[in-house]
Amino acid sequence: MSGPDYPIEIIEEGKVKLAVPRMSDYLRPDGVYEPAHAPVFYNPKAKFNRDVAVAMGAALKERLGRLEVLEPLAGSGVRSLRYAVEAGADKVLAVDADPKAVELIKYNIRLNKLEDKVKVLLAEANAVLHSRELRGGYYDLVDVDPFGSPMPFADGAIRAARRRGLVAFTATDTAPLTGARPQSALRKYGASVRRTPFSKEVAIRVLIAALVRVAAVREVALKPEAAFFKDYYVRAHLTVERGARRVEEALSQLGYLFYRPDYSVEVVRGYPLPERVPEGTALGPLWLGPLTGPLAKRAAELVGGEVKRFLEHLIEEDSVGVPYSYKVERVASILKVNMPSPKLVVEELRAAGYKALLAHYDHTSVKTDAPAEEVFKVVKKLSPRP
Ligand SMILES: C[S@@+](CC[C@H](N)C(=O)[O-])C[C@H]1O[C@@H](n2cnc3c(N)ncnc32)[C@H](O)[C@@H]1O
Repeated sequence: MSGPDYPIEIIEEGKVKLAVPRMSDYLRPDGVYEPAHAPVFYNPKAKFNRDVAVAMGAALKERLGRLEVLEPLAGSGVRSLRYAVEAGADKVLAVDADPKAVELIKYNIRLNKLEDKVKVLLAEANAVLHSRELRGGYYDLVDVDPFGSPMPFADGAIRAARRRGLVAFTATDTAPLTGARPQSALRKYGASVRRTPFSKEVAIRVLIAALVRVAAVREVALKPEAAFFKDYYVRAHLTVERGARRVEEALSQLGYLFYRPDYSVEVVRGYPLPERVPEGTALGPLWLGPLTGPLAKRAAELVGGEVKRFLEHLIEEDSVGVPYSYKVERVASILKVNMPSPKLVVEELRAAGYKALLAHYDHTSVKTDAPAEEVFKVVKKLSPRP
C-alpha cells in the first residue's frame, strides 16, 4: 500500500490502527514530541478528548438509532476513524484543507478497511460547513477540533448539524478563556474575562455562552451535554434544537459572576447585564446552567475506566449547582493560615451536610453548595498549625 513520502509509524489508538508521522523525528530540544512540527498533526495527548468524544457519539447513536459524523478539521483522521469503529457511526466525512493530511487520512482509511464508511474531502472547513452540496447533507454530529479557538467554525458547524444532533468543540486557546488575555477574550468570545481562582470553570462557561449566542442568531438552541476543562483545552458537546422558545430558554441561562478579592462571588442571572451591578470584577456573559445532560449520563453507562469516572464526576459537580469553586490555597491565604488538605475540606463540608467535591479541573479546588462563610470556617479549622 503506497503511502506518504515521509517516514511513518503505525500505532494504535482506541480500536483503530493509525499511520502517523514518525514521532521521534519531531522532538523538541527537551526530547518531547511536538505534533505541530510534524507534516500532519497527530497529538497522542488528545487521546482522552477523543475517548470522551467517541463515548458521547456512541450514546448519540443509541438515542437516534443512526450516526452520521462530520469532522471538518480532521488531521490524521484518527477521530473520524474512531467514530466509525467505536461509536458505530454509519457514515463519516473527514475534511482537511491540507493535502498531506488528506493523503494520510486516505491511507488510514485503507489501513482499517473503512472505505465504505469513511469518506475524505480536501477542502476548507467553512466552505464545507456552509455548503450543503459540498458536505452532502446534514449530520448528526459535527466535531470541530481545530488549532486554537473554534469560534470561526461555530456558525458553520451549527448550520451543518441536524436537529437533536450534537455539535462538539475543542478550544485550545486557554489564554483568552481563562482571562490571561482579556482583550483577546473580548474579541474572540465577546466576553469580559479576568484571572480568578476558578478561571478554568469560567473558561468552560465563556465558551458555551459564546456558542449559545452564535446559535441564537439562527434560532438554534444549544444545550451542554458534557463540557469540561482538561489538560490544555476546553471541550463542549452540545445538543442542537430549533425554535425561538428553546433559544429564549437557552439565553435565560446566561449571566455574570462578580468576583471580589475577599472571595465573595455574586451570581447575576440574565443577559445582557442589568443596569445596576454589584461591586467586583465582572466575568461574562457566562453559561450559568448545567454542564452535563442525559447523554453524558448514558455515555458514562456505556463506557468504563477513566472516561466513565470523569463523566460521573462532571455529573456530580453539576448536582452542586454552583458555577464556581473555592481554591483552598487562596482561601487560606486570605485567612493568612496554612493550607489544609482540599480532600479534608471536602470531607468536613460533607459531614456538615453540604454537597462538596474536588473540581474536575483542579484537584486543589472545592465545589460546594456551602456558603462562603462556612468554607472559610472549615479551611481555618483544618489549617495545620505552623
Ligand atoms: C488540531 S488538528 C486536528 C486534529 C484532529 N481533529 C484530531 O482529533 O486528531 C487541526 C487540523 O485542521 C486543519 N486545518 C486548519 N485550518 C483549516 C481549515 N480552515 N479548513 C480545513 N482544515 C483546516 C489542519 O491542517 C490540521 O490538520
